[in-house]
Amino acid sequence: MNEHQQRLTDYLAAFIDELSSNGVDEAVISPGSRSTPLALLLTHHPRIKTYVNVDERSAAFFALGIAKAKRKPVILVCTSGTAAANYYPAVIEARYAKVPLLVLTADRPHELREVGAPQAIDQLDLYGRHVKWAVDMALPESGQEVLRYARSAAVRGLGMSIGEPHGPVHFNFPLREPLIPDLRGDLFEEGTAKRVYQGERTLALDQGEELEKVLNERNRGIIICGPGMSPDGIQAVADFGRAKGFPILADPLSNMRSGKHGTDGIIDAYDTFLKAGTIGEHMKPDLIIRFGAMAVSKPLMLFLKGLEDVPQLVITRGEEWQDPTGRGTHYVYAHERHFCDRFTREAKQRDWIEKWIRLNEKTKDLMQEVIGEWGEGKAVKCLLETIPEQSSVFVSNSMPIRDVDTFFFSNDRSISIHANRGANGIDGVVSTALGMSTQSPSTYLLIGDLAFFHDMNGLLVGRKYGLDLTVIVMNNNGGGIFSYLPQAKEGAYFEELFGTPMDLEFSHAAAMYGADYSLVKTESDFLQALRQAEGTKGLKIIEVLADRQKNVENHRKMWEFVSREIHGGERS
Ligand SMILES: Cc1ncc(C[n+]2csc(CCOP(=O)(O)OP(=O)(O)O)c2C)c(N)n1
Ligand SMILES: C=C(O[C@H]1C=C[C@H](C(=O)CCC(=O)O)[C@@H](C(=O)O)[C@@H]1O)C(=O)O
Ligand SMILES: [Mg+2]
Repeated sequence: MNEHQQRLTDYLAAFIDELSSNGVDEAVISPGSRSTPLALLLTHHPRIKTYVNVDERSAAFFALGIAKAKRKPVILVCTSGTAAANYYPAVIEARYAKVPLLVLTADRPHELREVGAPQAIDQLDLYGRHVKWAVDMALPESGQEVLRYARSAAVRGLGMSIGEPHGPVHFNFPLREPLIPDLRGDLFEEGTAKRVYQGERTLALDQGEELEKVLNERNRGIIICGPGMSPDGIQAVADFGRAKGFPILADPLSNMRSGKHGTDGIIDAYDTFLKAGTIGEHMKPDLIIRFGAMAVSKPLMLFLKGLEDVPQLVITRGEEWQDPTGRGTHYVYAHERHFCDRFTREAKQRDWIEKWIRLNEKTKDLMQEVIGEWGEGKAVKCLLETIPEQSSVFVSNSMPIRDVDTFFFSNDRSISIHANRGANGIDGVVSTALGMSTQSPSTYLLIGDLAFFHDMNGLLVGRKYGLDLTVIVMNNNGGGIFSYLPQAKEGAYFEELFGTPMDLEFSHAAAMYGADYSLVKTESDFLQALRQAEGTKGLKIIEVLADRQKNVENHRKMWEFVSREIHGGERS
């Protein structure tokens, strides 16, 4: 091994060893020359599982899906140039959805920067403020000082990535040819690594008095659990709500609508009863306690916006600012569990929470009466009632996540719901779901036709690694969500600019990627296809034909019926 090769190998092996010694054990690599030493050393590492994905945009969303499911950082490696730029959408999603990612971009050495060299772009701070930290690594050098630097940079970036809020960090690696490392010998010295530990924010003892006062003086509180609850915070918040006698309005992505934490007091039909305008003055809360990001439901956000004079406690585990309504009055940076442990008090009455439970149950009864007609809503309801225990459901943005919000009712079956709600993109959804499927025994993807089209080539990694994923494509031939928005009135331009029908049928895509395929037009077809998919390994695509206009009518009929029946009956 010559001196250059020795330097290159020792330096990068130390960096990688530091990450693996701190528990990083998966990497997604896209092919390139400049990234060769990183790719070879990661693949050679005995304790790091590597995937290869040709398309960097898909690779980054795939890594995002793995990291989202594991709640641990995943390494991304690509070569220089637009390869690194293709990571951008997933890096943005990781930033705003608080998912830890370690982005390693290979780069040209300094003498080849800004001089017209091939495949050399400006990669310094390439992702701007969308990463928590970025570093342009030193060129590989020998000597203990430099190896210590490589290890320190690795553990520093890892620490930033797993600090609350979790997020992506960027390591840019200028590398000089020749790029082949020497893989002989024992390269990874487990145990010499530094260690990084992240704790949980608690409340300082002297910070609780005013919160104590706000909480204990009020007995008509509501709790809102948004996306991004910590798994071990769910039980604490469920117990806190029941003890306080406060209803919990649980967004589907809080994962409080399903599980063994107990569904008593979980309110899951608020999007419908708020849309139907059924909340009377006597249901006005005197306190709002909000955990995590803002919920999907726009009617809920508008409801909160209207509660201008009500104290609103916003609890997040890190310093992210989660207050799009601007109505927050107290911001608490603490783990959900510490907040609940500190402020749980037994309520003396339950009539307040009973009012919310009654309205919720009545709304769901009324919804059952009108949801009978086959369409997107019924399909979502069938799916979520049929899939096996412990299933993970990845839901695309646009109407799929809103239909899950409307029709996924609380249960004790431990169905987990996931989505890319950091930036609400319809890109990379297939790849993210496939990344999640590597961590779950039973994974489903509910996606619209435009979003499926947008990331169809993400299916390749599913075929390549024999991943198990059932994709339900709700094909309403365009962007269904726009039919619910004011744009729907722009008749002359609507289909061209917003409906954007593609007239695609996805059986050919299924064949290209070796997926099982079924085309579904009725409820019995759908149930049959789900049963068949449950017993089949690999990629399954169930294409459900739907009608955008009919779906709007179904939803409108339901809202009008609920409103009439509740307004017409006693005010809840
Ligand atoms: C990358 C990206 N491009 C565009 C949008 C804007 N957008 C939001 S929803 C939507 C239509 C989605 O259509 P589809 O996936 O078929 O879902 P549907 O509403 O029909 O259920 C679009 C274009 C976006 N959110 N992300
Ligand atoms: C399509 C885009 O985003 C819009 C999608 C839905 C939002 C909405 O109002 C849905 C209705 C509801 O949930 O009740 C709309 C909004 O928040 O106002 C979003 O802008 C887009 O491309 O921006
Ligand atoms: Mg659609």
